[in-house]
Amino acid sequence: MKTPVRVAVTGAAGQIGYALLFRIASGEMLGKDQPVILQMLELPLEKAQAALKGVMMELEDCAFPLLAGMVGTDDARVAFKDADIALLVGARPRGPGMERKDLLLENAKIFTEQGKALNDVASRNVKVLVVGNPANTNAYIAMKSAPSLPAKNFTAMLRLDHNRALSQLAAKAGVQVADIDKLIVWGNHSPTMYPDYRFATAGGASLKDKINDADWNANDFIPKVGKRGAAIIEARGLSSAASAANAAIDHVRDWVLGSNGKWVTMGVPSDGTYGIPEGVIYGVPVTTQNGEYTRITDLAIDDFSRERMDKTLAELEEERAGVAHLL
Ligand SMILES: NC(=O)c1ccc[n+]([C@@H]2O[C@H](COP(=O)([O-])OP(=O)(O)OC[C@H]3O[C@@H](n4cnc5c(N)ncnc54)[C@H](O)[C@@H]3O)[C@@H](O)[C@H]2O)c1
Ligand SMILES: O=C(O)C[C@H](O)C(=O)O
Repeated sequence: MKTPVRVAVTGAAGQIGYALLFRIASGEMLGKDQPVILQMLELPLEKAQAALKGVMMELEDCAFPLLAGMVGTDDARVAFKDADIALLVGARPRGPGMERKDLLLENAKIFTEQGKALNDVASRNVKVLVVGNPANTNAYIAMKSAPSLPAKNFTAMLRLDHNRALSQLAAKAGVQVADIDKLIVWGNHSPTMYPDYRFATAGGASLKDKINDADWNANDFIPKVGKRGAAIIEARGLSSAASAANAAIDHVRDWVLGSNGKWVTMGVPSDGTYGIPEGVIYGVPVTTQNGEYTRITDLAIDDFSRERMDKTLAELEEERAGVAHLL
């Protein structure tokens, strides 16, 4: 039997938490031979703690053979103690009359504190995935608040955008999602993101050549992927949850177990490549192996792409400037 992996999940009693925890406990994220200990964080509010208790009762009732232990708490230092993986899902949603800036500042407080707690008590190799919005900037704040941990281990979720783009592309080209490789979503998890299919292939053949439709790319594909989150909210009255949880599982599974040579998109601190300033958490193409990600470098960036990559970067820089005084 392998040593259990400690997985911390914040916002555990929320929508995404409910779609995520059971799949982690059943081995879908780390493998069917890997026991896990779930360390779940919720707000110190009676309602949130009661809901968390209910989720833990249900986890217990599943009798998952791989679930080696559970902790439910309102204290980040308990939830992150020795954590090998931390999924930061809980965040303050935008309320009536709140400006984007207010949301950024409210969440900055949460992610500063959680970054510090990770810094103090988590495994020195903890892999962090930030899902809570604004995901890229929250990941940046947590990274900056955890100077003793490797900066490269702080990532933001763009996998949902990557998966959304895969399905749109497969439908347009009449190919199977599983056959597509070399797709990218650059930048921020926001409508400014840039889904880039210029290098994408299916069965080795170029999808750009097959589709050959610049108008579809600019006026259908790119905006549809960028605005998909809003379309789900419009349709469901709630933001995406099952697909978000699924993307979180994909992101961590590939990071830990490898992508087998396939390109996947991760929001990672920039190392300066592609003119993205160092430290900005930006969606880039990577492959993963042995628990590490490696950027795909030296891709040609044409004018159309440069303009879009700069636009999403400008938004990230603006968000970063908005929280700079707190870091
Ligand atoms: N990156 C992505 O692709 C993506 C996709 C979907 C949703 N999201 C974001 O994920 C977040 C969670 O979404 P949801 O639908 O689960 O929301 P939700 O409101 O259903 O659940 C969030 C939970 O987090 C808890 N919480 C809030 N602040 C917390 C804190 N400081 N510590 C611990 N727990 C805290 C709340 O009590 C709540 O139970 C939102 O910010 C949402 O916008 C991101
Ligand atoms: O778009 C949102 O606000 C929710 C989430 O980030 C999503 O992409 O589904």
